[in-house]
Amino acid sequence: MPPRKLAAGNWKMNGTLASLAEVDALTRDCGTAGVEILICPPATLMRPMADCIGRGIIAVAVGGQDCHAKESGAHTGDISAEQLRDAGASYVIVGHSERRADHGETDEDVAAKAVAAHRAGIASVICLGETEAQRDANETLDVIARQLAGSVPDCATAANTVIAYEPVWAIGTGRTPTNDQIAEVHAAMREALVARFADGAGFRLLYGGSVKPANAAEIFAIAHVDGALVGGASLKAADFAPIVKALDAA
Ligand SMILES: O=C(CO)COP(=O)(O)O
Repeated sequence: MPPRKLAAGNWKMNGTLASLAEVDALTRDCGTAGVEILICPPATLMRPMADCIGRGIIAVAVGGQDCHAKESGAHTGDISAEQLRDAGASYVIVGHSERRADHGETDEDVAAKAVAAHRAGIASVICLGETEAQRDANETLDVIARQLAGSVPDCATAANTVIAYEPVWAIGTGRTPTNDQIAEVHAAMREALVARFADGAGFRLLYGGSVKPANAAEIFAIAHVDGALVGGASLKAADFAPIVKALDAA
């Protein structure tokens, strides 16, 4: 089993070969034990990043940002989980709200992608989160319960699945839920996982949405927060390294 704590960076559609210097700087700055670091670059950077990390002094996992449910075939522009693994990935993010919104992905689609990841032997990071309208309507816990039931496949285990709670309204906005709101959702996710899976207590639960060096420590102090899925602040080592260190200290 990898360390329980996981600091994951989602680079989204950002980064070129020159950005690998940030990964190099991160590995030099974060010689910490006890925290697993994952970076999910755009597909174009996966193999060069995996090679660059292989020469580094600490282990950093590389992940994809999405995969197709099928292993191969006539699906122009898509990438299979097997291809991600071949390019050096050991994780893949599925069900990110940007993909749910931009590509109309349903819970059923997300579950199929998670199954594909597990078929390929890589772990899935399954994203859940309410919109601002749903939070305002007091529907957050219902939405999370529904997404968790629908997006997490029956073959999920603590070893092959990470769950990320990312409120849509907190992504890239600089706004975050209160600590109590994060605690409430993470406790509900844990309860649902324990009720459904024999090893539900072991699934790692990440918080994502405007995590920065300034708020990382207080978020990591919340019960059932095992790490973060970081967007903007994962692009620069100067921002991501303090978040990794805050998680290590938590
Ligand atoms: O969407 C996110 C990570 O997947 C969060 O993005 P930000 O950290 O930029 O808010």
